[in-house]
Amino acid sequence: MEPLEPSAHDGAAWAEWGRGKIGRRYVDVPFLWGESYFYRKLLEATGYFGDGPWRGIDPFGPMKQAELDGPVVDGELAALDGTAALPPGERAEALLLGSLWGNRADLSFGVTLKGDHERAADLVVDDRPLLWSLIEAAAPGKICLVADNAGRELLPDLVLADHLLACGLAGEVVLHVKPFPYFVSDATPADVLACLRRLAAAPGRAGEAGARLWGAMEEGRLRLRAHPFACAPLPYADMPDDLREEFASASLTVMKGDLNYRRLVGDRMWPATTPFAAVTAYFPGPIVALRTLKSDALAGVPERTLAELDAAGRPWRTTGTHAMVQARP
Ligand SMILES: O=P(O)(O)OC[C@H]1O[C@](O)(CO)[C@@H](O)[C@@H]1O
Repeated sequence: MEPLEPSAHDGAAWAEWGRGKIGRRYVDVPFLWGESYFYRKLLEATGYFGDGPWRGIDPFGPMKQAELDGPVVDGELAALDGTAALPPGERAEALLLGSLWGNRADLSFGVTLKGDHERAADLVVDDRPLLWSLIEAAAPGKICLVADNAGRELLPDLVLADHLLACGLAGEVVLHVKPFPYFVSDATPADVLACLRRLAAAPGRAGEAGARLWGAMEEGRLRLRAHPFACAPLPYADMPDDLREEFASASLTVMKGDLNYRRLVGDRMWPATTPFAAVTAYFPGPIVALRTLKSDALAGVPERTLAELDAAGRPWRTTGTHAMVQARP
């Protein structure tokens, strides 16, 4: 792997992060570092940070937009109307599961509504009661929602944020996204705006949520952060002081997705029964991970669950068939 161009705005940071790694082969450096650097080099290759005409153009933008414009999203947003008839507790669970399984991005509110029980059965850790008790105890608190993918994951994340704000469970939601395109589909500020427009233009409950979210943004109750650390090749244990203070000031931080989970637990192959609380003890406040399983980094799985899953003889750690809601007060 070659160094960045000398003019790179973040050359000093990458020189530091890349000490002992630049010049080596991709397969010989830690996976998290290699993947992050790959996306940084890709943006260099497309001129994203350059002075030319491609400056600031998201190379994955057309794919993201096609997904957002597609009929699948129409169906998912329409399915939101079905949640209106549910009792409040069930509605909240449906929205939470929508956000969780949105990380797999091949399920929807509709599926969630039809199959709550099946979806819940695929949770290898289910700390939903603890999640709601943390939120209720601090209501109306400040919730940091660390987003993962744009489009079909970010839409249900935003709908969940709207629910928390509209029900008085959160006084403020701070949505953390990536400052620039990363891991193909990761959400950037531009993707948040695209999703808000998509929601606001939709009929029914989705449109109502979109209108409320624009209002919340105008009033500062929904805020956006795109911290450079979000695209750094580092685990959260190495987060800078300002980010640490931000998470410390939140009543709850919700981490979405597989990559955030890997960074949260140090991207290590822990024995899967290692307590989640021990692995995340450094994190400066209550935390919940909402993640479908796409990699081997795993902690806090009960012994019995682990034995049952392994005995079934099917791959479950990396295929996105299983998920977790994992909380630490
Ligand atoms: O979008 P998510 O849930 O963060 O998943 C990203 C995951 O996909 C991969 O890029 C490939 O599986 C992993 O390296 C990464 O953890």
